[in-house]
Amino acid sequence: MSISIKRPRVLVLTGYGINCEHETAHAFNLPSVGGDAMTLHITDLIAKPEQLDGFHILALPGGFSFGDDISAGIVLATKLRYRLAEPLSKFLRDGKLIIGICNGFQALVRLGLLPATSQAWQQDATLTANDSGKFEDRWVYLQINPACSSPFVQDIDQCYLPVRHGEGKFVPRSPDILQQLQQQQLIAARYCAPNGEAASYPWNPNGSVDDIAAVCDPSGRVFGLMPHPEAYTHRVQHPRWTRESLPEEGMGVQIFRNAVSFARSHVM
Ligand SMILES: NC(=O)CC[C@H](N)C(=O)O
Repeated sequence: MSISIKRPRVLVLTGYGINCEHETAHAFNLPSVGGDAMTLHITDLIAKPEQLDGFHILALPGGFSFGDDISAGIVLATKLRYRLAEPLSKFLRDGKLIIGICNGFQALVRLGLLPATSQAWQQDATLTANDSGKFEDRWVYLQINPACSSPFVQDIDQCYLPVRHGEGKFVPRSPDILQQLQQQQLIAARYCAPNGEAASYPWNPNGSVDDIAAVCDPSGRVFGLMPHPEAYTHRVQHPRWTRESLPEEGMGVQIFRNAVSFARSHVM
């Protein structure tokens, strides 16, 4: 007897300098994750926005959309705001999930879909130039906030993932917004030292306020992070895989599995 397993459909957006779409789709399509992901060019989505209805999860991958012109993620966010706001609002009203990774996170923050403390589509924070004044391309330690209820970060404690960005410093618009993020447990993950404790540069690679590496919106279903979980799905991607004995599965996989499991039980 064959058992039918529902595979939530994942739209991985691509186009104009986004460059992590294949790794992101691969992560969702891993048998241990169970998604059914495909890439779609943003122009094709704008031409037929109703396509979004056929998906349960939307992923905005990392990269250099529009060459980071003006500032990273701004042009992509502007395109999404003026061409796809309605379909995206419906997607969220339908209880579906959105993940933004690095450049995708920058776009979601500029769109105001993250952290959306006051209201969606109103920008509450920014991701700006790293304090170091340079592109940071290395691995970082993350401490997941156990009080954060976002489905994306369930069953994860600490994480070791790569970052590669020039504009990753998360700054809330005001002290009040920061307080709301803290009180509502919308900070999903913080950069930390290897022992899990709060630490400054280089453990916090960009100078993010309160070491913020990942946030979610009040529903928990919109999630963004600067590190790249899709870049650590298998042990051979770990920088010391030849010297350390590591599990086969990389530490980024759980984030994708969480999203797929949530979509399977809540959205489909
Ligand atoms: N890896 C990425 O997605 C890069 C993000 C963006 N281009 C930056 O440099 O800040």
